[in-house]
Amino acid sequence: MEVGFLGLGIMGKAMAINLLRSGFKVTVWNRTLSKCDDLAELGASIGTTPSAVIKKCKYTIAMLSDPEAALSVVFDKDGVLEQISNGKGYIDMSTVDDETSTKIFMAISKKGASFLEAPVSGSKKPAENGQLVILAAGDQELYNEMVPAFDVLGKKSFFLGEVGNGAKMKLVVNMIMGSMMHAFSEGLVLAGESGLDQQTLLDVLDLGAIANPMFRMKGPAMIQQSYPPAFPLKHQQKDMRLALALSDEIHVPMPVAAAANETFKKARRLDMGDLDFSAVHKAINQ
Ligand SMILES: NC(=O)C1=CN([C@@H]2O[C@H](COP(=O)(O)OP(=O)(O)OC[C@H]3O[C@@H](n4cnc5c(N)ncnc54)[C@H](OP(=O)(O)O)[C@@H]3O)[C@@H](O)[C@H]2O)C=CC1
Ligand SMILES: O=CC(=O)O
Repeated sequence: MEVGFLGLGIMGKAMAINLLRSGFKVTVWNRTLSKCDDLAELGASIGTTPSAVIKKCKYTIAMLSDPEAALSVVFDKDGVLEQISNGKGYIDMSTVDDETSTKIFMAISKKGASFLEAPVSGSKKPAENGQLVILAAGDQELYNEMVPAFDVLGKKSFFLGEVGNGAKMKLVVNMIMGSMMHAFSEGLVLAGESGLDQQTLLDVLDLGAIANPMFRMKGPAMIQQSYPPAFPLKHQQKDMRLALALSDEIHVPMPVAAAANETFKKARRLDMGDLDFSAVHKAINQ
């Protein structure tokens, strides 16, 4: 199977490598084109624009930072729309809001092509290990055709129905994750400031009802005030913002997420956007 891949950031690079290693023919494009070189060494072809990739491939996956990037790659000059046509499929795995996804879906449909949104849950390591959770919605036939690729990229994929449902599910999950990370960070700071041993706090948490892989994986580095980026904080704040916008539209109160978002915003102001989202701990500490 031949696939195009647009966006070789932390996630896209790992995902494209997995597809290559599993025998897919992959043509890659990235805004900063030099990031394609590592993939080319592993056997990928390079497309010089999104439209060149779309022209070459029946299926193209995108993994881009945010709504602005997702829209730009589709609608701008040399973008997806210039070459997408009947018989082709476009799969956007970026985390965006349902409005963005719907705009892309409508434009792609007008060209006679098929569209699937398929944001993922899981971070850098799960992406490297093909252990993502895929939250797909849109064209069911395209979903069925993409299952072999999804089986390489993830440990489980869900088909959630109409376009928008994948985006919304992803935002709900990340709103919960961001709020949890915020509460966890407050706990670590409170423990430290009140004279408790933070490692003992981690041990206690890990034995109780709120034990979870995120605390277990991120906690030890956070105690060392080390935040190497797996899920960049700027993307977590984007997801909080988009989840809060969704809640505004349908009048769901989310006081905890709103408060957490304020600290993620503060962290971005303090230049922590490119650190891991666990750096919200550093913002609380300051
Ligand atoms: N990292 C993680 O743990 C996870 C991330 N996600 C989501 O996946 C998506 C990608 O995340 P991640 O790989 O971490 O992000 P990165 O910041 O590492 O990569 C972002 C990618 O988007 C590209 N990009 C940014 N702006 C534009 C633009 N205007 N036009 C074209 N391309 C653009 C970047 O290109 P360039 O190299 O030129 O800057 C890069 O390829 C995000 O939506 C994120 O929320 C989902 C699950 C986990
Ligand atoms: O979107 C981030 C993740 O870890 O999932």
